[in-house]
Amino acid sequence: MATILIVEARFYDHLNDMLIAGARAAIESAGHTAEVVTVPGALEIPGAIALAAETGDYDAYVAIGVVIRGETYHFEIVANESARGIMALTMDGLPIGNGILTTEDEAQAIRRADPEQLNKGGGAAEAALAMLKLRQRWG
Ligand SMILES: Nc1c(NC[C@H](O)[C@H](O)[C@H](O)CO)[nH]c(=O)[nH]c1=O
Ligand SMILES: CC(=O)[C@@H](O)COP(=O)(O)O
Repeated sequence: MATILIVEARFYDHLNDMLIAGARAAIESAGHTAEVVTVPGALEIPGAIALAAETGDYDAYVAIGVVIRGETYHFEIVANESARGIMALTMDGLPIGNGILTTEDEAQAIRRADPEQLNKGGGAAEAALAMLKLRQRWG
């Protein structure tokens, strides 16, 4: 049994709750344990995963968040840099599923967050578990 840390950027409560429900269900239905830690925004997610990895307490990580386009270039910074940070950690060998939605509007985000619709939280958790399996095989 593995312990999976869900690192969520709590920017939109209702969307995060759906993403976490999907991620938790995927982790628990595979027989693993999920813990959740909350950070302010998506830009803090890679740093939080890096800090958590230093503890040695977790086997894999799921990044959860929602970035909805606003009026300025800030959207690109948050969307691209959070993904870049997660990719850098992935290339260091950490098993991470990226469930940070980057959408044009709230309707797109709802469809993707809802476990009964596109269930991107569940998909990110499954990706983390798949990478954990590879790490256990080759790591
Ligand atoms: N606009 C969104 C943010 N912005 C906040 C940043 O992620 C960060 O917390 C801040 O710049 C302080 O370092 N975060 C999201 O998760 N979603 C957004 O839509
Ligand atoms: C991530 C964003 O684009 C948003 O939260 C910021 O909005 P704005 O560009 O209108 O300041």
